[in-house]
Amino acid sequence: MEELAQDDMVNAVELAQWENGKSINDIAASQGIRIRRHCRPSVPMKEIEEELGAPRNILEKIIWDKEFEVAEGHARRPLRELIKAAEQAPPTRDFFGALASAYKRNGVPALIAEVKKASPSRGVLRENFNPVEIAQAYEKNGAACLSILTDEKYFQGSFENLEKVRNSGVKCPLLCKEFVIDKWQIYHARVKGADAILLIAAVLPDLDMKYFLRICKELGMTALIEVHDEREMERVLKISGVQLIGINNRSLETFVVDTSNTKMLLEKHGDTIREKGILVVGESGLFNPDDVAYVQNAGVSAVLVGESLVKQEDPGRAIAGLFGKELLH
Ligand SMILES: O=P(O)(O)OC[C@@H](O)[C@@H](O)c1c[nH]c2ccccc12
Repeated sequence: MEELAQDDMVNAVELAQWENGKSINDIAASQGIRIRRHCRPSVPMKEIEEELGAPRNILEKIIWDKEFEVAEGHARRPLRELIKAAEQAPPTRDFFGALASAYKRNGVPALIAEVKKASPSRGVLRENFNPVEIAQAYEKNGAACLSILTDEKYFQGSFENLEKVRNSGVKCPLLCKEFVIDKWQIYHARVKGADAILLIAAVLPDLDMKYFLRICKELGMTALIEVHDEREMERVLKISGVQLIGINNRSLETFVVDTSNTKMLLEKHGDTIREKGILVVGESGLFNPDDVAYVQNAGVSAVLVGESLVKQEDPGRAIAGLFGKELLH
């Protein structure tokens, strides 16, 4: 922890930038990453857009806003202090283990049930939104783990929701569903009660991915590495220490949802994934037992589901409908 606990320790990408004189965006682009960073959180957005043009898609817009938000976070609570608090937080729960054992027990993919109020693609999913009630209903009805959206601006989530669910007596391991671009966010998530965190390959260059994975490991957290296409899958499979890969059926750049994406990527990379003992999570656009069976046959051990549960009157009972049977704890 000591080595990482330096306030002046910079993100790995910045380090590489100094070493070879390349900009962050050059490094990212050379890895096929289309999302650019502005890296100037103290400059008004207007000026940034004059230089870089408007954000090219919704994911890039989210990330540009996130850069401002993270800078505010640093100012509000210095990293050094946050690291201390993370060291004193109650221990993590085993997110990966909970998925593996639920899959064995039920014979259907383990459920990561998502506490999600809204999304940029679908708008508000549930008007009367009580995150704790939803989380408790999910747990009672056999969810192995829960995912809590924390992004406020685009998903109407919050870290307060994460903290509330953690303090409500819910025992399931919790995934912090965030757009992580800086290690500050990982420590922050841990302090607020997260056991796992999402890292998105479409956003993070390899060095950041490796660095953040190492921080997660030190904190006892599981990293869910999200990929959407072939190139991202190939990059991620080259990184050591990856345990859990999520295949998002939805493009965060275009919002197009296609469950055959999971099948296609697993047909190509399933053997490598099995050899490495990696678990795969099928993410997004799953609505009924046929959808679940389809991604299970493709090779996933877990599914991440938000909309089709949260939209129903009783999100807990919706779980049996999604799987075609009750899930056991
Ligand atoms: O609501 P859905 O279609 O069941 O999807 C859930 C989850 O996969 C989705 O919320 C998600 C997957 N990856 C993300 C990254 C950021 C924000 C949200 C997401």
